[in-house]
Amino acid sequence: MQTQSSSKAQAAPALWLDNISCTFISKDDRSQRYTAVADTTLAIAPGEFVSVVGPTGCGKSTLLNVGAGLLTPSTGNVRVFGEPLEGVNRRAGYMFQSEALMPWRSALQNVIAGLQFRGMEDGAARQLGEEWLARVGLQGFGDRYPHQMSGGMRKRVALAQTLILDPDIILMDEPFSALDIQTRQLMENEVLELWSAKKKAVLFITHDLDEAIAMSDRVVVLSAGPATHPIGEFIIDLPRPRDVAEIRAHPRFVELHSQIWGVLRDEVLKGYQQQKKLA
Ligand SMILES: Nc1ncnc2c1ncn2[C@@H]1O[C@H](COP(=O)(O)OP(=O)(O)OP(=O)(O)O)[C@@H](O)[C@H]1O
Repeated sequence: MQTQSSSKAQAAPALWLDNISCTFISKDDRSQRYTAVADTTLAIAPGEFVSVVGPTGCGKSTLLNVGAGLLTPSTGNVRVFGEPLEGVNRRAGYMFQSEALMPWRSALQNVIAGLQFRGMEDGAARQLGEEWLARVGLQGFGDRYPHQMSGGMRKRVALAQTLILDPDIILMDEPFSALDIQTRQLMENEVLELWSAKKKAVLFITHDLDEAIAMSDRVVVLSAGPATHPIGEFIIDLPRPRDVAEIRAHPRFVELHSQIWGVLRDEVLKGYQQQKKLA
């Protein structure tokens, strides 16, 4: 595995996936097993922004679900700030690729749903909700329902909905892949700005290498499946604050892109061949 060393002093990782393997049993034929992830160790330090890239279908979401406590690994351990994870990861907030908004709730009601679930008094929740709507550029849009908003606006609501709970770990699974490139870059910059203010640990799943490099402190490359595992790890030593569009022209970005793509390319081709066989 290609690795660059980091001089960062190591406290207990915010999230530590320790030697994780995930084997699924086929619903149709219970004798058939598929090992999606094998022997994968991944530690994310408090405040660190880590992206995981890999070919389509390799096991990225599986790993994220393990970190979220939504999927119990077949073998291996998960630790959250040094403590073994049992059940759902309550120190983590999630943002997934698919829409997670409740269509019957307004933007504000969606943003404050988690606060209400935690029992916060309505007036305080609404006030915090309005603050978060303003923070994600949606001041005055609190009464709109999801069907009355653009895809980018809905993503902003989802972002506020996640961050309002002030999670110590943020798990994002290709959150902006459905957006057009301009909206996507605006959202990426917004996420970076919000992240730099609070410096929470982020696990960001993407198959877009440019996005991974532009946003992260570290990029981990996964092999094609089955038995996906990390095959490369790169420290992204680009200056911050970053503008995700401008940083792409930085000579170091170009250099890192070429190094990482050198590792990822063969896996993408393997993943593509497998998808063709399955089609
Ligand atoms: N619950 C499950 N039961 C059976 N197989 C599963 C299950 N969840 C995932 N898999 C399989 O595990 C592999 C990895 O899936 P996963 O969704 O983690 O990949 P991914 O890298 O996130 O994919 P993509 O890039 O397309 O989002 C796939 O082959 C998938 O079909």
